[in-house]
Amino acid sequence: MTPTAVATGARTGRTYLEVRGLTVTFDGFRAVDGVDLTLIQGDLKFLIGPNGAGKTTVVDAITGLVPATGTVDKTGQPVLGMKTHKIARMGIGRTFQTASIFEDLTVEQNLDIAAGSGRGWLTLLRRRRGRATVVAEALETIGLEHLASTKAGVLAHGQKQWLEIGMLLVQDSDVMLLDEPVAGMGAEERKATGELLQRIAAERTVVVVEHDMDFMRDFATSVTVLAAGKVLAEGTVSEIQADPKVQQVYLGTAAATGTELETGTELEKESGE
Ligand SMILES: Nc1ncnc2c1ncn2[C@@H]1O[C@H](COP(=O)(O)OP(=O)(O)OP(=O)(O)O)[C@@H](O)[C@H]1O
Repeated sequence: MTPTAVATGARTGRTYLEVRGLTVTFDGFRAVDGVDLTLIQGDLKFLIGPNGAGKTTVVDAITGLVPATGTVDKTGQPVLGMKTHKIARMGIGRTFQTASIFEDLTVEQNLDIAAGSGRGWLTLLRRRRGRATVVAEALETIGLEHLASTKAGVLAHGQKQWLEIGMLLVQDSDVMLLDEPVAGMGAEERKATGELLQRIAAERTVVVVEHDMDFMRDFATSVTVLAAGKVLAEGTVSEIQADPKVQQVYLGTAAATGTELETGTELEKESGE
């Protein structure tokens, strides 16, 4: 999205995350190379790109897990250079490819702990009643009310991902960066996850890192394509699918790895080439 989108976000009081010139270097190798991204509340943004494009590293850099240069502002507040826990407290939350939940605790206990994370005991005590409400609301949003007393370890794969999203909700994350949330899910779980993300994105800024092109087509409102650490293309799903540069990079990857051919072919086919 453009600076106009940021201006719109600022004018309407919507949350936004503005990333400019983001660069991450590992031993001289630029894994992320001058990336500009504008993420605005209400947009369900998908970040796609071939293996090694730098998608996860962008998320790591925004959340303070790897050092980076450039700027990241959340609704005008500088983010880059802050410690991970401070970034989380600013309302920027992320999930990982493997769900990081406490398997021996119940669904509700997981949410309860997440609701209190990073806060002193006195604050916790004061917030105790409010916390019960946010946990109840999150349970409803993620559709796990009926499993509140179930140990998280026995949840289905998709339900664990939903619990992790719920943990971000109770932490009051209004910017959510989700790393491959539907990896390993069946069709029904994927659909339920997409609908959950649509509900969440209406009020928050949501970025989904994905390889699943069907999922992207069904749910993305905007797409940014990364390749070799740079933004290759940005636009709606149909604009991205019609972009020859995007087709090229996916077909190139297919030739190299044999894993993305289906994706590349689908992109090409759907754009009418
Ligand atoms: N800690 C690290 N040290 C050195 N190189 C790294 C490190 N983390 C990532 N890289 C490299 O940076 C590049 C980008 O990796 P990244 O995981 O961000 O890509 P990605 O687009 O998320 O890929 P995938 O879709 O396969 O998860 C890759 O070449 C990767 O090998």
